[in-house]
Amino acid sequence: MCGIVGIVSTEPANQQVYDSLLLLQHRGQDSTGIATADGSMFHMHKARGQVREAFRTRDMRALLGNMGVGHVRYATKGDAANEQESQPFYVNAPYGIILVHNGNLTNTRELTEDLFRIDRRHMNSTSDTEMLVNVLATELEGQISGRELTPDQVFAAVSQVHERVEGSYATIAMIAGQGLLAFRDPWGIRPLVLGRRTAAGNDRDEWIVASESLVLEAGEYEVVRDVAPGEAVFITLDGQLFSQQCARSPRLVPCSFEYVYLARPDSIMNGISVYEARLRLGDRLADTVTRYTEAGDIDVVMPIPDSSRPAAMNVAQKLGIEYREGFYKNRYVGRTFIMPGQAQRKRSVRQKLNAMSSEFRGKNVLIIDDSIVRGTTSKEIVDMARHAGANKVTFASAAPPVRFPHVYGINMPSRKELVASGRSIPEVAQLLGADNLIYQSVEDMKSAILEGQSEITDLEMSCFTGEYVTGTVSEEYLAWVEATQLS
Ligand SMILES: O=P(O)(O)OC[C@H]1O[C@H](OP(=O)(O)OP(=O)(O)O)[C@H](O)[C@@H]1O
Ligand SMILES: NC(=O)CC[C@H](N)C(=O)O
Ligand SMILES: [Mg+2]
Repeated sequence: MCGIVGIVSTEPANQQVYDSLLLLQHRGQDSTGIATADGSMFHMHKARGQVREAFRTRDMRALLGNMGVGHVRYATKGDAANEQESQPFYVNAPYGIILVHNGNLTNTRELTEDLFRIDRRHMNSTSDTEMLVNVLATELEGQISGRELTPDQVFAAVSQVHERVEGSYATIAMIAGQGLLAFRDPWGIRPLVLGRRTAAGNDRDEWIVASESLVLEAGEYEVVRDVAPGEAVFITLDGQLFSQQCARSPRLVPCSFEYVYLARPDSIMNGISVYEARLRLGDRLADTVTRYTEAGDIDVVMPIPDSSRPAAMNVAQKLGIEYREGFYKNRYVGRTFIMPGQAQRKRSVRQKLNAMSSEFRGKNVLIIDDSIVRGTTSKEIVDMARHAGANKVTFASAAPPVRFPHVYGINMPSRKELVASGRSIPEVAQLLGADNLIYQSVEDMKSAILEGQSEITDLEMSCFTGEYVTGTVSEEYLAWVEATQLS
C-alpha cells in the first residue's frame, strides 16, 4: 500500500508533488521519490525514510518541469531497505518512461522469465515495479508506428499490459515529451482518483491523479472521478485528457483493508467515505459485542489510536457506554504496522502508546482496534492496560480475523505471522492475554463498508476469507510467497 501521485500542471510540479506525498505519508514510510519532466528531460530524487527527511532544498530545486510523479513506499516485494528498489523506476526507451506503482504483482516468476528470454530485458532488482515498467515499455514499443505517439497506441499498450501482468496495480507513468499515463488493474483493487483545476488566468486545465481524494482537496482540485478498474487515462503535456477502458472484463472489487485501516478517514474512495465506513463498522461491531458480553462486563469503551477512533466512538454510542481515551499516543512515532521487521514494530508500539492509570484503575474496559493482524499492538496493549490497573479486559476488532496472506499490496505475506491463522478465537484471546475477544464477522464488515451504495457488490477480502480475485494465486504460490517475501 504505497501512495502515488502524478501532476500535469502549468507551473513547476515539484512542490505540488511534495505536498501531496506529505499527505500520503500514512501509506508508506520505507522510502520516497519524486520525478519531474522538463520538456523531454527527467529529473529524479529518491531516498530512504519519510518525505520530510528525504528532500532537502537543493534536491527540490533540481526537480524542474511542470509534470511530475511521486511515491511513498511500503515495500511488499523486494527489499524495504534497498534504495535501488525504491520508486519511481526509469527505463530509457521508448522515449523514456518513469513509473510509480501501488500494488503487488502476483505473476512475477513468469514475468521474470518472459522479460529475460522473450523481451530480452534485464531486471536489476527483485522489485515487481521494475517488471511493470519494463512490460509497459515493451508493449508501448510494439505499438508505436510512425513518428507520433497517439493516445490509441498508448491504450493498446495498456491493454497488453493487462493481458501480461496479474495482481494489483494502480500506476502512474510519465512518457518523456508526450504526457502522463495512469491506469488501474481490471479489479480496481488499489485506489486511484482523478482531479482537475483551472487556475485563475489560465486557459487550460491542470490535472492530478492520486491514491486518495484528500490530496485533491488540499490542492484545490475538483474530484472528477475515480479511475475505473482497467481504465487508462492519458494527459498530454498541454493538458488534453484522453481515456479508454483497456481491460477485457473489468469489475470493481476494491480492497477492504483500505477502509479498515490503510486510507485516511477524510478520503472518499470509490464513492465511499472512509470515515463513514469506519463509523458503520463500529455500529455493526456494537451489535456483536452485545451478543458476546453480559451486563456489567464493560464500564468504558476505548480506542487504540489512531485508526480505530471512529469505530470505537460508534460502539460506545450504540452501547450507551462512556467513551474514554486511556491510551496517549506519541505523535512523533509513525504507523507501526507498516514498519519493516517485527523487532522494530514491537519496540515502536511501546514508544507510541502509553496507558494512563487514572483511566484504567479498577475498570472493566472494552478496547477497540480496527484490526488485529500480527497481534503486535494488541498484545502490548492488553499488557499495558493490566499494568495500568484494569480489572477486566475485553478486546474487540472492527475487522474479522486475519487468517490468510495479503498478496495485493499489504505486507502480510506469511500465515505463520498472523496471530489468528490456525487458531480459534479463544486461543487468540489467550495469546493476547484478553479476558474476552470479539471479532466483526466478514458479512458485517462487507455490509458496513458497502452500505448505502449500489455500484460495488464485492470487496477484495482475501486476507479474511482466503478467496483471491486474480488468477495465479494458488496454494503453491502462497507457499512461495511465504518462503521468499518480506515479513
Ligand atoms: O495486529 P498488529 O500486527 O499490531 O496490527 C494491527 C495494528 O496496526 C495498526 O496500527 P498502526 O500503529 O500501524 O497505525 P494507526 O496509528 O493508524 O492505528 C492498526 O491500526 C492496528 O492497531
Ligand atoms: N505497497 C505497495 O504498493 C508496494 C509496491 C511495490 N510492490 C513495492 O514493493 O515497492
Ligand atoms: Mg492502530
